[in-house]
Amino acid sequence: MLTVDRLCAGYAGGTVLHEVSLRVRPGSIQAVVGRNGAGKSTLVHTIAGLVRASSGRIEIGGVHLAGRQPHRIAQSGVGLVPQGRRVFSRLTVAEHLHLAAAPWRAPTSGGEGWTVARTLELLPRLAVRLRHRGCELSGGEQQMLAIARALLGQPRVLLLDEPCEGLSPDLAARVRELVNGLAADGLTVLLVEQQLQHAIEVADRVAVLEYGRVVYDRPTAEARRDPAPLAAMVSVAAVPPPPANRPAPRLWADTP
Ligand SMILES: Nc1ncnc2c1ncn2[C@@H]1O[C@H](COP(=O)(O)OP(=O)(O)OP(=O)(O)O)[C@@H](O)[C@H]1O
Repeated sequence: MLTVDRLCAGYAGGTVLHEVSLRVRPGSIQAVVGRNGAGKSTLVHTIAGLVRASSGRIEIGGVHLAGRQPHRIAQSGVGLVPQGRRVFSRLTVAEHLHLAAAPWRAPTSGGEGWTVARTLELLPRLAVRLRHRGCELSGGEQQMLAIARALLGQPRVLLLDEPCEGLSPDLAARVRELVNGLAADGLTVLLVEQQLQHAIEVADRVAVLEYGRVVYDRPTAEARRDPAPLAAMVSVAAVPPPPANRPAPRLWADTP
């Protein structure tokens, strides 16, 4: 179980996340949607320890993570597939996988754990690209590599930040299918998704962030029955003004 409880975080320019609370059951997919700048990546980065929480709790399996160093959070079983993939352009696929498959990382889920061989079985396209460098891969292949790299960290909780961004519809569907399969195997998934329709297709619950606040968090079945209120919340046609007490964030403020 991933529990985020009244989490506040932000940058030097001001608070971005305001008392965000979410509970993601093991083996389920929680989608987080919202307009640009709503705080979705900040939420993912705060859970992963890349942005410091100013208050609130983050727990997996009852272990409190907020305030720990990012590598400690990763060792506790949190895997991150960052927005834009962030693969190394000069390293080959094989080098990425062997770096990520550090032998001291025992499986945190109690199962057999992820090995390079097992990730290549799941993502066979990577097996034929092992000698290719990051910059030679297609967007879809880079995404598969980013997912493989996260799995080799033996996560219990997988954070995916817009994994389908920039992919063809076919590849995006393949990524969603993959994420679904991982959750069916017991992984807890928090999925930031730009497209509401995709979130509704794949997730068990959907939450909407608006100016760093959770303004909706319901089972996806409800959203499927009546998507109109949810669609209105993420539509760019009707952007509400920011709350008066929210300072405008300064771009390029230093992250802790
Ligand atoms: N490093 C940073 N320093 C200062 N402000 C930042 C930083 N990163 C993000 N912000 C600000 O925090 C707010 C939330 O940004 P965030 O990237 O979390 O939103 P998002 O919902 O992921 O947006 P998008 O859908 O465009 O990726 C925005 O106002 C953004 O300008």
